[in-house]
Amino acid sequence: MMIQVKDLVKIYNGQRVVDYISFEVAQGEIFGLLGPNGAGKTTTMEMMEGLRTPDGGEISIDGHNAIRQRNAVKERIGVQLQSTALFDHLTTREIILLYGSFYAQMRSVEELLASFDLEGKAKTLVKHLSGGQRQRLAIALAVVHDPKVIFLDEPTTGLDPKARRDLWAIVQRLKDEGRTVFLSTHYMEEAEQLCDRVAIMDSGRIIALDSPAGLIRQLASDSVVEFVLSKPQPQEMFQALDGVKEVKQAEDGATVLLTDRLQSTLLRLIPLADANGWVLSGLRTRTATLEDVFLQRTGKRLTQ
Ligand SMILES: Nc1ncnc2c1ncn2[C@@H]1O[C@H](COP(=O)(O)OP(=O)(O)OP(=O)(O)O)[C@@H](O)[C@H]1O
Repeated sequence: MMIQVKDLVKIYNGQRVVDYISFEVAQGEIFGLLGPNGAGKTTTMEMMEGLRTPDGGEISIDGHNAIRQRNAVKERIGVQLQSTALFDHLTTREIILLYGSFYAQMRSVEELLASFDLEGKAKTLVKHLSGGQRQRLAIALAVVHDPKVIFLDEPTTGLDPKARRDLWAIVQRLKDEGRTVFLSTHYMEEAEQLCDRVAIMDSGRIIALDSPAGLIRQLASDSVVEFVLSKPQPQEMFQALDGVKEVKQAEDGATVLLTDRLQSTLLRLIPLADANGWVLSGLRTRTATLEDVFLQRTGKRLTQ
């Protein structure tokens, strides 16, 4: 295993914001931590990167103890910095050389520029690069020393859809090069489409861990019906409908039915509502997603 985390704990103000989490990541995997703001993703990653000291537990990266052998681990991991933190007044070549100087070994500038579609930009000032080019440069800087593991903390937050897809392609390329990618996100599409395996995190705990397809399979329902009732009704009313596996009441008041027979469920729901004089507002259906895995386990939504 490239990464092994066991019983990791971090306490702030007497509260366990990372609460005995354990997981392993194989070489070449894209592994995602998915969870809402405040779940503990950044704290977890920064302990793995050696930037925060755990209050308990063990972290091993490529066979080295990440808590006690920080220097050995530093050479093996790459951490993406926010592109706003780049030095604007340096050229692309200068900033690559600067970052390379932090490590025992570095890749050639030309190879890095070629591999991140930045050929011809060696002499361009960082402040004159486009948004997409700066984003690619930020990742090039994270791999300047040819690390085996790359950490990306919410890499696409705030990006437009095109920039997000471009970044996904870069992450895929890092994987194709044999690197292990560890990222955090609160976008379920990102976890679903990009990650080989996903740990869903909430309030410092991992509440589910599997491949995206595996997590959705665990729901035992491929579809979701959602609506808001003007007057709440007992869940049993819906539990009995054909196809319904589970009824959840979301925090925001919506009733959520997990079903493996969408059409039958709908065909019985509408007459039931009609006969009882209920108004189903905001009625909608969808194919089950990781958002529904989160909702099923916590009653909360990933994104508001
Ligand atoms: N240095 C700190 N001192 C005190 N509390 C902290 C500190 N850093 C984080 N926390 C708390 O720990 C919890 C987890 O925060 P963390 O940043 O790890 O979450 P996250 O999942 O990365 O969320 P976000 O997406 O908002 O960054 C939060 O309740 C946060 O307020």
